[in-house]
Amino acid sequence: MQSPVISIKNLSKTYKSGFRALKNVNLDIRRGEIFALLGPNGAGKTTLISIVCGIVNASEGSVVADGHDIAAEYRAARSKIGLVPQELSTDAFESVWATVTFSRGLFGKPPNPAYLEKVLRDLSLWDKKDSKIMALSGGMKRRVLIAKALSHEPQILFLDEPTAGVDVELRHDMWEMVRKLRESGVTIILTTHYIEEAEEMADRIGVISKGELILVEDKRTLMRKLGKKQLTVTLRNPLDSMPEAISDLPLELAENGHALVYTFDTQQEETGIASLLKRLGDQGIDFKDLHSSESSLEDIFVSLVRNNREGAAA
Ligand SMILES: Nc1ncnc2c1ncn2[C@@H]1O[C@H](COP(=O)(O)OP(=O)(O)OP(=O)(O)O)[C@@H](O)[C@H]1O
Repeated sequence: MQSPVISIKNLSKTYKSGFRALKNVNLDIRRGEIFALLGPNGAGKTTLISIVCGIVNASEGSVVADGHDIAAEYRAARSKIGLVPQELSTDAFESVWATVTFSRGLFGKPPNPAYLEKVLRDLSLWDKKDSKIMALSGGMKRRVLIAKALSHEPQILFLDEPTAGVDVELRHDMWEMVRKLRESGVTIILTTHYIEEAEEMADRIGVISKGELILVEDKRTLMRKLGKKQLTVTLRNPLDSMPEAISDLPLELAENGHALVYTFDTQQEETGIASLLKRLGDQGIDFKDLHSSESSLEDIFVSLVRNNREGAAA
């Protein structure tokens, strides 16, 4: 197997306040993947990204980016990484072109106007290249952040909440752009509150909760392993309560007694639906509709984080 593009070992961070924001995080990022880091507010996502990008120092542990230790060989490691932060802190009076040219220069890269033109064109920013940043819309400013992060041709791109507060159209444009970048060989690590975003984009998912990386899994495996399916049986005649004879089944009464919801595991070979329907028939419970649904990554995420909280409290 190829060596990881980023290797994080036994990483911990205690802030000066004494707060332990990261606890012994171990994570390898594979070359060319899209990795989504999910976690509730304050879980430690930004701290982790900031350490990998050399903005915050680790208290313990190490980070190696494309063969370079982020502490011992900061410049070499950092030049491999592009970071799209949550907010723009560029000089508002600069033009788009001046900003991206300057960003590239910061990494000691020789000028390459053709490359920067391609970046701006890919981000639909080319016709704004002479506009001042302050004259751009919020969505355009986001694109400038990405252009800046890509200006020095990084192999690894971090996107911290790339689509927070952007409209649906721009979100889809960004997803498209991230996919194109991956096709060109860039490894992408994104943090997001939009679980839909991770579900749509990621190859692998990491879940962080209270400074601990509680799970890292291939997205498809995760959804198969932890996903549940539900079958909603819409009844012809509503029920006041769950009949005793079927109370042993994983059933819940819903919609004011107009429906029964049956939950089953996607991993089990037998869904039990045939026997459910037979037992409903035996009880004279008629139904007029059946409809099944699958749990989303959101359901899985919520239950993982809830379990972690309860586990920590116990
Ligand atoms: N400089 C600091 N000093 C002390 N505590 C800090 C500092 N920076 C962050 N923290 C704390 O560390 C924890 C993790 O913060 P972090 O910003 O990494 O979380 P996050 O997962 O990115 O959250 P969000 O989704 O809200 O951005 C929070 O409880 C935060 O208050």
